Amino acid sequence: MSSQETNRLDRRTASRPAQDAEPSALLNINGVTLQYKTPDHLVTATYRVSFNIETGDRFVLLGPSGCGKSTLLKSIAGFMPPVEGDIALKGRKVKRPGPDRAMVFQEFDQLLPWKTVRENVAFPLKINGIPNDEADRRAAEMIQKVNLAKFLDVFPHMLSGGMKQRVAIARAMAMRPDVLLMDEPYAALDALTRRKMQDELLTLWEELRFTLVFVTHSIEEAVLLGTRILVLSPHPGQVRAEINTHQFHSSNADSPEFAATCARIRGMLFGDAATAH
Ligand SMILES: Nc1ncnc2c1ncn2[C@@H]1O[C@H](COP(=O)(O)OP(=O)(O)OP(=O)(O)O)[C@@H](O)[C@H]1O
Repeated sequence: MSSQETNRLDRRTASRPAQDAEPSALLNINGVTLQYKTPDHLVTATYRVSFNIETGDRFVLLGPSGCGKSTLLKSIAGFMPPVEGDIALKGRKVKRPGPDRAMVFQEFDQLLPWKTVRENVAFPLKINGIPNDEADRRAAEMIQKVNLAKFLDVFPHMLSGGMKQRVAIARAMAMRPDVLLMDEPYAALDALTRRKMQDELLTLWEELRFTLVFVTHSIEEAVLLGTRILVLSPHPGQVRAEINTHQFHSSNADSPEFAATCARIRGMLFGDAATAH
């Protein structure tokens, strides 16, 4: 198969309404319009956006600043109801936040400063009714998976930004959610740490095969991490295309397919016809 074929833009998938989804789709986002009402304005963040996410996808929402990526993620998390359309997880309409959808943010201060690493990870398990022993065991197991076993009893202020992010990921994954939602989690990290964290996330995914929805405005990050990439148009966000990178090893940043896919997306977002084909 040619690289063009393997990297093809699957526009049919992008425009396919969610109703036509395989019944197995884990998440259905169906004609979702999201708006903010301020005293002076009505801001439309996304307009009639539809897509489906299958179990095990590493699904990336990519688009320019202000196209509604974070708002879409908030809505999947259950913090913001659509004004039009709906979102369903395992066939059930999303109405509020729940432990089946864990979220990791960019901010480093998402950990509780007065709790140790282990306590931070175990805390949500305990408040969701998991017995203390089991919660502590699960927390330690997940902390090990993000390579922080030596830091179990350390407080967050003693950790680097990247380490705090790993704790936040361990905390989210310890809940065994149906989907992990990540909103530009590495945007504030230096380039080397960011790359390391991206590799760690891929390693963790290889091991656990969880479903990931990842927001970024970095094309390279999207191609590196995503098996499917939804490209959104500028404000208000609408689906421009979906790119399926299943068929090549997108995590190999040195491959010609990687460069070609980045160029293709750049062409779509910035209208450069020379790189769009
Ligand atoms: N709380 C809010 N009140 C009013 N408007 C908002 C609010 N939050 C976001 N918006 C607006 O909604 C639109 C979408 O914002 P959103 O943060 O979802 O975009 P984004 O694609 O995630 O951008 P970025 O990449 O810069 O984070 C923008 O026009 C933004 O100004």
